[in-house]
Amino acid sequence: MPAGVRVKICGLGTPALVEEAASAGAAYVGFVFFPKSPRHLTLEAARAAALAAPVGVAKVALTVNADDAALDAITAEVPLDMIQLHGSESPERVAEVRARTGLPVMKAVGIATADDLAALDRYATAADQLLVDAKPAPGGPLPGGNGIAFDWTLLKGRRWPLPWMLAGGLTPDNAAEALRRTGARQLDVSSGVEGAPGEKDGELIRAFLRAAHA
Ligand SMILES: O=C(O)c1ccccc1N[C@@H]1O[C@H](COP(=O)(O)O)[C@@H](O)[C@H]1O
Repeated sequence: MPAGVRVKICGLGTPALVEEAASAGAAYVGFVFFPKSPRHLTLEAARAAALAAPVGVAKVALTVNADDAALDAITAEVPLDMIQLHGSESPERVAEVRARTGLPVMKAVGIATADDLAALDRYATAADQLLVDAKPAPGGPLPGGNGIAFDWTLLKGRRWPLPWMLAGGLTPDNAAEALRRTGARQLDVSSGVEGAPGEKDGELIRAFLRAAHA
C-alpha cells in the first residue's frame, strides 16, 4: 500500500461530520452545491460545516455548471480552499473559474471507456487537479455521487502532469484495491461512506480512511 495517500470525503453536511472526517485523517472535505443532490447544502449550512475544518484540511466546494453569480455567492459566504467542477465545464471555463475565484480548481471527468480518457488531457493545463470519476448512466439525475465504479484497468499506464484523484464507487472494502490497481495517491468518496443517500456514517468514514492509509 502506498504511503501518504490523501483522501477527500465529499458531501459532508454538518460541523460534527467535518470534525469526524478530519480527526480520522481526511485531507479534504467536500461540500455539494447542486440542488438535485441529496447532499446539497445551503450557503449557511456549508459555512458552518467549513468553519469546523481544522487548518490543513482543504475545504472543497463541488459545483455543476455553476454560473458566475452562484460561484460568487458560494465564495463570498463559505471559506474555501478549492473548487471542484463536476459538470460539462470546458477548459476555458475552468480557467475562468480559477481566475474569478482565485482558488485552485479540480476538474472532474467521467470515464466509462478508453475513449473518455482523452478528455483528461484537455484539462491538464487549465486545471490544478484532475478528478477521474465514473461516467454516470445516460439520463441519470446526478453527474457524480452515484456509487458507480469504472473499469480501473483503463488507467493502466496513464499518468498526467498534475495531481489527480480517483473517484467513483469507492468503499472501505475496495479502497486498498483501488490504490493498488490504479496507482492513485488520492481518493475521493461520497456514497461509499453513507448509510443511506446523503446520510454520512462516521464508522464508514473511519473505516475508509483506515483502509486508504493502512
Ligand atoms: O456527491 C454528490 O451528490 C455529487 C453530485 C453531483 C456531482 C458529483 C457528486 N459527487 C462526486 O462524485 C464522485 C463519486 O461519488 P461516489 O463516491 O461514487 O458516490 C465524487 O468525486 C464526489 O465528489
